[in-house]
Amino acid sequence: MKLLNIQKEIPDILLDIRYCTTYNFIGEIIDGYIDPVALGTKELVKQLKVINSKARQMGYRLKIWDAYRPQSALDHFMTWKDTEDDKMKSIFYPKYSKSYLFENDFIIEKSAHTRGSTVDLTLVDEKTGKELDMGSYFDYFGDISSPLHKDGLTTIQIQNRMTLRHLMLDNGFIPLESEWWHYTLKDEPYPDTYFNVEVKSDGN
Ligand SMILES: C[C@@H](N)C(=O)N[C@H](C)C(=O)O
Ligand SMILES: [Zn+2]
Repeated sequence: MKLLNIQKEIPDILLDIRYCTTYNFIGEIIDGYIDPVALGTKELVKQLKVINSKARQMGYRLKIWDAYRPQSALDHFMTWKDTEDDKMKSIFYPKYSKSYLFENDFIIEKSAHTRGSTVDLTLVDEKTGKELDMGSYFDYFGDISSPLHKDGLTTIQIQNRMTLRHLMLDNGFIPLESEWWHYTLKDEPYPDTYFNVEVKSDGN
């Protein structure tokens, strides 16, 4: 088995696997997501364990929105591109046309997620149980989601993004410059492999 169930390995991690629900930018359960779980390589899990324990010491919990993503999911995104459907536009991409998302690499055909060592995540305050305010939300496609964006954000929102960024970058991850929630393991074990197994609770 190359892909482990992350929550089985790190039980205090929280999940909200949006692509296994209809609350995502397409508004449908995405192909390849059978169970609402996060899968990843053992190397990803190892580093997330380190980050989880540092986050817990700081009073936070990690919450994952997506990790390994099958190629069939990316193919679903590409099929959606050529349809007229934009029912989730007002929530996830109010400022852009659907075609702009693809032309500007907010959505791509070959994603690091498919290699099993990339994760979309945020921090939750363990006292309140609430996500830290990052100034934009998962899969809000726009400039404001760029991790180093400052215009229109409060000092607290900028600080919260930096807390997550430092936790990830200081512990073996590299960022994506369009999404504050997206990090890829620097020394990923399968840099050229795009997996296409399903997301299921027993791993794959
Ligand atoms: C679709 C969006 N959440 C995303 O993950 N975009 C990046 C570019 C990716 O697919 O790797
Ligand atoms: Zn991502």
